[in-house]
Amino acid sequence: MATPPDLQLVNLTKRYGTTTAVDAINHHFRAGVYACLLGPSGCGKSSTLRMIAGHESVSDGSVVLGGTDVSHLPPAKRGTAMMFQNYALFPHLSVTDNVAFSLKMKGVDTATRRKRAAEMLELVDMSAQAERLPAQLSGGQQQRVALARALITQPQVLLLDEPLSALDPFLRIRMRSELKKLQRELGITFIHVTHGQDEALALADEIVVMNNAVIEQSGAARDVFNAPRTDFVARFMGGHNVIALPHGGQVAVRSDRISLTDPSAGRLEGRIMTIEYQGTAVTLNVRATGDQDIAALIPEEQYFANPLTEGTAVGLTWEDVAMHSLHA
Ligand SMILES: Nc1ncnc2c1ncn2[C@@H]1O[C@H](COP(=O)(O)OP(=O)(O)OP(=O)(O)O)[C@@H](O)[C@H]1O
Repeated sequence: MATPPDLQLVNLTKRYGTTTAVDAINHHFRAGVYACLLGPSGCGKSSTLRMIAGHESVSDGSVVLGGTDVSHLPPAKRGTAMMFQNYALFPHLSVTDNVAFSLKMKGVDTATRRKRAAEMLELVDMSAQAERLPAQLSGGQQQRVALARALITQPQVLLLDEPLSALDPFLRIRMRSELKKLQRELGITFIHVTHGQDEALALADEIVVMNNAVIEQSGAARDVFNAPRTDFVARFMGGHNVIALPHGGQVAVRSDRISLTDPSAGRLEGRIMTIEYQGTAVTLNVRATGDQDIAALIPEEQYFANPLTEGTAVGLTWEDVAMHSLHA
């Protein structure tokens, strides 16, 4: 098999009138990576994905796949395929005909189309529903059909725009592990847009965090979570406190890395405002020096060995290695 290609975004820019939705971003996606584009609503994730797919024109810069600039090629000629948020299935076509649709457009004969569609349906475990209409399928089944339909073109890069957002929470977790398994089996690049941090952490080899039309940070999921570089990334990834130190500077410290001590023995002093039981842990929300709210996540057993009450004065401390300096 030929080596799968890397995908590069070079100064990629999208403007809609006076709005700059994507501002000269640069990124190199290694072939075969499962990447999540993560960020809040309106940060430019979908515009980026649509430019890679060719469903949106590029205002400036380029999309380079395997060394070839594909920025101006039509979607079907790029080696990419897109799976849309609402799946966009044709309601009057059977599952098989939906999956085979792009081959029909390419003029592939009926027998070959049906054979390839059957292979794809087997891949996503939907052979038994091949002759149904989309309306006769559950949300999870429609999603599998949409996947099969995107994969039948044998893309080198599969682009997924919020692929799990239409599913209920239980199914979302099941389908996300299936997506990951499928990506491993196929060995192609998946670029998955989401605004869910949990989803990105669970799926991604690489997380690309976007904010205000630019890439704020990218890297392995664990690195982005454990060492956020900016205040925005620390807050957006969750599980962190952004702390202004008494002698200056701003750091991120994970809530589960903060421990309580005597008021005068901590790095900061504070008072417990609220105590929330969360099953495996207890969150103590502390109002600390400088009027900052800091959350400490204490394992359940440890907390109940020495329970505290709201209003108690405490010290907050953490190890040096748990502290990451933040850039503005
Ligand atoms: N067709 C369009 N015309 C004008 N402005 C647009 C268009 N599409 C997107 N925008 C604007 O560009 C910016 C980025 O939008 P985009 O859809 O890429 O963000 P997103 O991060 O995918 O958001 P969401 O998570 O809400 O889908 C937003 O300010 C949006 O209003």
